[in-house]
Amino acid sequence: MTPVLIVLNAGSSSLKFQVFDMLDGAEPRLVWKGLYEGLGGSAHFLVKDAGGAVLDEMTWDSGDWFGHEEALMHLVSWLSQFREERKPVAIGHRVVHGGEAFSRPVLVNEAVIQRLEALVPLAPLHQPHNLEPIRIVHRRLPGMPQIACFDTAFHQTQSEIASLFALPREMRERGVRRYGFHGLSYDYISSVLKDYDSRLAEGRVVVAHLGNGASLCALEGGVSVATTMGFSALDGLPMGTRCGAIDAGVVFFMLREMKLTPEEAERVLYTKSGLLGVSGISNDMRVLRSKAATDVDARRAIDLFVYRITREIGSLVAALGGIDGIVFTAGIGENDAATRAEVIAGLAWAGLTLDEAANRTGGPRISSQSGPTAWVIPTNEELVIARQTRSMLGAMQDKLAS
Ligand SMILES: Nc1ncnc2c1ncn2[C@@H]1O[C@H](COP(=O)(O)OP(=O)(O)O)[C@@H](O)[C@H]1O
Ligand SMILES: CC(=O)OP(=O)(O)O
Ligand SMILES: [Mg+2]
Repeated sequence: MTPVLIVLNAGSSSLKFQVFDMLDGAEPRLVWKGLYEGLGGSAHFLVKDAGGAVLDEMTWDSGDWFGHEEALMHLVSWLSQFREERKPVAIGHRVVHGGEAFSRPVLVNEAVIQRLEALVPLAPLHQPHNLEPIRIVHRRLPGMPQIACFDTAFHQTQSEIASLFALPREMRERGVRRYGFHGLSYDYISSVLKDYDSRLAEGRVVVAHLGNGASLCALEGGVSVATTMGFSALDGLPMGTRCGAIDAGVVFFMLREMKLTPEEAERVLYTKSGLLGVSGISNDMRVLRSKAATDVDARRAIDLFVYRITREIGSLVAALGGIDGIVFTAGIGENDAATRAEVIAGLAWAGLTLDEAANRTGGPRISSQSGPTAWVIPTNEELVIARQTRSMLGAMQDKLAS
């Protein structure tokens, strides 16, 4: 019987999962990959094998409550049909915020859950959903080891200066500093750079993780030296519905002059801003692109997104002291050739030039001529969680054996 790892990435209304065979020595190997979406409404389950063939699919009537707990229990029962062949031995979770306390993956227990709950206000869009399946498994399957893997952990390599805000020292002591996010994605990209170009793995690279959440990371020799997200996942680039970096004075204006409550102001900045707020149309780049030729609001939202990305890349190039390559990843980065072309057009000063044909077909290399190179590399946060979970289990077994 093959031991398997389950990787969970829980969102507000979805639960994505991947199941990996845990083979001795080799990289965790994907077996099944699926998702539950529409949780709490008309839920839908879809699971595919490693080759992308659909294995099973189900829809639940919106009249019958089907939430995160039901989805998890359904997954456990779905997996049990393979119990003769495969045995789940651990669950690895994506947890967006590890705060000061967690700079590496951790085995979950009650105390860990409580410390992670204290970080909910720092990532209100993500942390509560990440913790929900952890709590459910803790209660329903108490013997199952759970490993929390953090988006913040990859950025621990940054210098103190890169992580400081220019705020009073007492605030730093309370944990008010730049953490950075999307670390599981950057970890994956860093781990595969050598497969694309050995100079990239050793060099100065800006990775653009452009999804519904978006950030940039400056890698030097594969480690993070600077990133655009800070204390919370609100900072840096404009995103699908988040504002990105704004003058903190705007928040006081919202509270004092617009008389918004802190909760209302938070909702505006997290869920009504970004591409959605500026366009008034959608947070989805596909929708905006389809309207951009004729709709001035859609065009403005895209232009601001690209302008901010280009400016922030300039800042990271300064932090790196130059640039050898740029990598595009995540939903927009992997799929939207127009965004990639517009960003690269804004980086001509850094010596980047676009190979238009390669860009249209998704690369992987999309730059022409000599100088810094540009790439499209699909990210794989779940594989990083599987790697980290496996290595934690290995360390636990070594400890037990010694
Ligand atoms: N084919 C596509 N063309 C352009 N943009 C796309 C495409 N597919 C997805 N996207 C964009 O990617 C976003 C989702 O990215 P993803 O990395 O999955 O985000 P998240 O993990 O934050 O949910 C969508 O909101 C949309 O803006
Ligand atoms: C941290 C973050 O913004 O994550 P996502 O892009 O999945 O929303
Ligand atoms: Mg994501």
